[in-house]
Amino acid sequence: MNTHPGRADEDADDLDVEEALALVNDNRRTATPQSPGTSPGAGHGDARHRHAADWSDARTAAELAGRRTARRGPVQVPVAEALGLTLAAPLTALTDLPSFDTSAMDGWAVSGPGPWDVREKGVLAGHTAHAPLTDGEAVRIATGARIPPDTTAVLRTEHGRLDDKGRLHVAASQAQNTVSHGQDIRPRGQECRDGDHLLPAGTVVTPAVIGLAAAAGYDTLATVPRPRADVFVLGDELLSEGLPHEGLIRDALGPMLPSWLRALGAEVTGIRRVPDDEDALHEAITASGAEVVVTTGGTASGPVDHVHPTLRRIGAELLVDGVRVRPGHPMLLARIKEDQHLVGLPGNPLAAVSGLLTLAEPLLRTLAARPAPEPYALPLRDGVQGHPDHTRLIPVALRDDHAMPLLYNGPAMLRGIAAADALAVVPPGGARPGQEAAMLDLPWAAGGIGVCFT
Ligand SMILES: Nc1nc2c(c(=O)[nH]1)N[C@H]1C(S)=C(S)[C@@H](COP(=O)(O)OP(=O)(O)OC[C@H]3O[C@@H](n4cnc5c(N)ncnc54)[C@H](O)[C@@H]3O)O[C@H]1N2
Ligand code: MOO
Repeated sequence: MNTHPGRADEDADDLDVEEALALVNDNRRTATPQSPGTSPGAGHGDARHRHAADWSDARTAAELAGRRTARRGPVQVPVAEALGLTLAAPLTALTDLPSFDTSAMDGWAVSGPGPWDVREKGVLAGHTAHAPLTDGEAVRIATGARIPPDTTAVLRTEHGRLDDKGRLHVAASQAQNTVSHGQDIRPRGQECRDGDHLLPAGTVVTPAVIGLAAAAGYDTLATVPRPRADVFVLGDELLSEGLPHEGLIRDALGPMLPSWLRALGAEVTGIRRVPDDEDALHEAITASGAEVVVTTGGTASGPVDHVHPTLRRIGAELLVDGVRVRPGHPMLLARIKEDQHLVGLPGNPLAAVSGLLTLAEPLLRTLAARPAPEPYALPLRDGVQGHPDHTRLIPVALRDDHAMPLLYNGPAMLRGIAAADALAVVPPGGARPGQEAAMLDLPWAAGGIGVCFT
């Protein structure tokens, strides 16, 4: 789990603007200054986003967009390579499991009541059938070995004793001094019969599903292909390496988005920087064959914000044009073609994460035919200041059935989210300490095993 970034409000009077911004969520400061980026009604975007969608409506629109897109047909993938994919067909047992009666323990296969004469040659796992046992006979057997016909039970090594003539007895330590019929035998078909339904279509392939499929006889699995995503990172001010200098800053989204998109079910087919130039963006988008084009930056109305004009130029249909959510309100979703959508993420890094979870997650989830995560809510340990009519998404760490709002949650900051397990959905108006808030899990936290990163 993660650590809660230290509270940094002791010297509140000395805070500079960025620090104040970082602390807007700290309920212990009653007179927290509002930052221009997060203050209620910070309106520079509001006029243009008059038709901004409600946050949950935006998610529904993205989900519907994915559902209405014709899916590519299933692909057969080697079992061991199917991690994170969705089963396109139910997993049906191709064999009985176990497929023969097996010993559950190392010991002796015995027939009838003891004592038993012990056959010389033992039975190991992976070997073919042995001759039937006769009543009063026993044979050494290994866990998982096929039991000889007419075996009535398996006597575990630690429950048996050989006398000086080599005859096998139930050890005195055993309560009944006997073995019960069928003991420590796993009968054929105990787990499933050939043709039994094991898992439904739509199951996400986890390591355990891979194991079950292999045990049940599968070499390949029919899976829903991952939706392909191309990422175009806009911004002439971005550096790919080294330290920020002379107004240039490091590109945080280019390195972050591919693994995050994979975690959401996509196959990232390309990621590249595109200059702040309308023709360059137009060319990049029209050349993409991916089902999902993700752009970062250029969503607002600055002099080099080319996403809207480019979408107009290619005749794309805006499905969501701005969302009443902070951070990230200029995010957008457009349909370029029948089977191609564009998610426009704002350039501010946490605003981009907000767009990722608001629009890209439901779109990719439905395209990948993944099930929707179970909704859940947790009480917030601290109150969160709200926006009057926008939802806020706040990075939180999950601790002891509470969600702790993290600091450094300004739109340009990743410090809070990097320590977070989830984003809390804070309704317009804010939340009191102890109030329940819906949680959006980050794909690698809680239930999100490494499946996400395949
Ligand atoms: N007149 C308006 N100005 C702004 C509005 C608005 O509605 N009207 N919205 C503000 C909000 S809110 C956000 S968020 C940003 C969104 O801007 P864009 O999507 O157009 O993004 P840019 O202007 O290109 O960049 C914003 C900010 O983020 C930095 N950035 C961009 N890409 C990256 C990256 N890959 N890695 C790290 N940082 C990145 C960029 O340098 C800017 O500082 O607009 C507000 N303004
Ligand atoms: O400030 Mo903006 O809401 O998208 O990050």
